[in-house]
Amino acid sequence: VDQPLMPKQFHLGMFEIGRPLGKGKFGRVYLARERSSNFICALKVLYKSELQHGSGVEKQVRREIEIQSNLRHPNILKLYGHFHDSKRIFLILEFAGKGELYKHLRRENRFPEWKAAQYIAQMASALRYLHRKHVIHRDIKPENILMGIHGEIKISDFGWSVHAPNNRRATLCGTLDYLPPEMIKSGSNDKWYNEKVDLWSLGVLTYEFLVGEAPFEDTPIMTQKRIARADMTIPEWVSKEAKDLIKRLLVLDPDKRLPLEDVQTHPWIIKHCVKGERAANREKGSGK
Ligand SMILES: Cc1nn(C)cc1-c1nc2c(-c3cnn(Cc4ccccc4)c3)c(Cl)cnc2[nH]1
Repeated sequence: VDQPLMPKQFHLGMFEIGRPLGKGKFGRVYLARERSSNFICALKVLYKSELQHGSGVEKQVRREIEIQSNLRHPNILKLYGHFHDSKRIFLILEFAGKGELYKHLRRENRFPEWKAAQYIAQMASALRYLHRKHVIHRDIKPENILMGIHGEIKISDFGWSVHAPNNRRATLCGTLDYLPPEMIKSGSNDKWYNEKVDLWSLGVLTYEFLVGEAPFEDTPIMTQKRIARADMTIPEWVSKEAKDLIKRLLVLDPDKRLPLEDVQTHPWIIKHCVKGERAANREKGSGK
């Protein structure tokens, strides 16, 4: 497939800038079109002045570029290239046609089980791909997931991802809701860089998709206590298969969490995600 954005050297003049799409802690994202190819993309602009030199954030951006540039998966937002001028750093990102997933979640309150299961199956596929490349995302949450034009989800924002094992200390900010117990407890920093942290976050994500709020949502102090004890209640109206998957991911011992290949073949996922295949088989009269 000829990649429209192939030139090695990019510069701002190559792009026509469109409407702002959103803003994060650092920087803003604009709709953009590459002039020669008319290729539509999302241009993330970060101001160097905001990334204090030598701070973790500058290294985070460098890591985001290094990691995301080498990833190619339908459920991972592509980073086509980057460039900078005297004041700003620009990331040329895939444009996700249906925007930020958390806005859809807030608007719908919670997702029906079939939709949640399809999203979790896509997340498991993307995480398996990442873990095979020894990349740990470490910041899986609705705010870091975008939606493509066909409703497929795309993990974005690799600012917190690392190549395992990595002996970097990471300062955490933002919500605690998604942190696994090993990242809450001090002194177990080596476990911060084990892929299994993403399994815990996948469990939190499954819960939030189905219930509409995170399982340990509380005051910051109480959230930490409840995470450390995996103290959550799953509403009785959640199906028993979904409850089973959540309980097999939100396990304190990282080594006892359900591996991604078993997530993909879990009864709750199979029940909602291979329907298309079954229907297709029925049509073919194979009656599987
Ligand atoms: C919003 C929106 N509405 N629709 C219909 C599509 C979109 C859309 N947004 C994006 C976005 C997008 C926008 N904001 N953000 C959050 C952000 C911004 C700055 C720094 C860190 C994180 C991501 C992207 Cl990257 C990539 N593609 C996007 N598509």
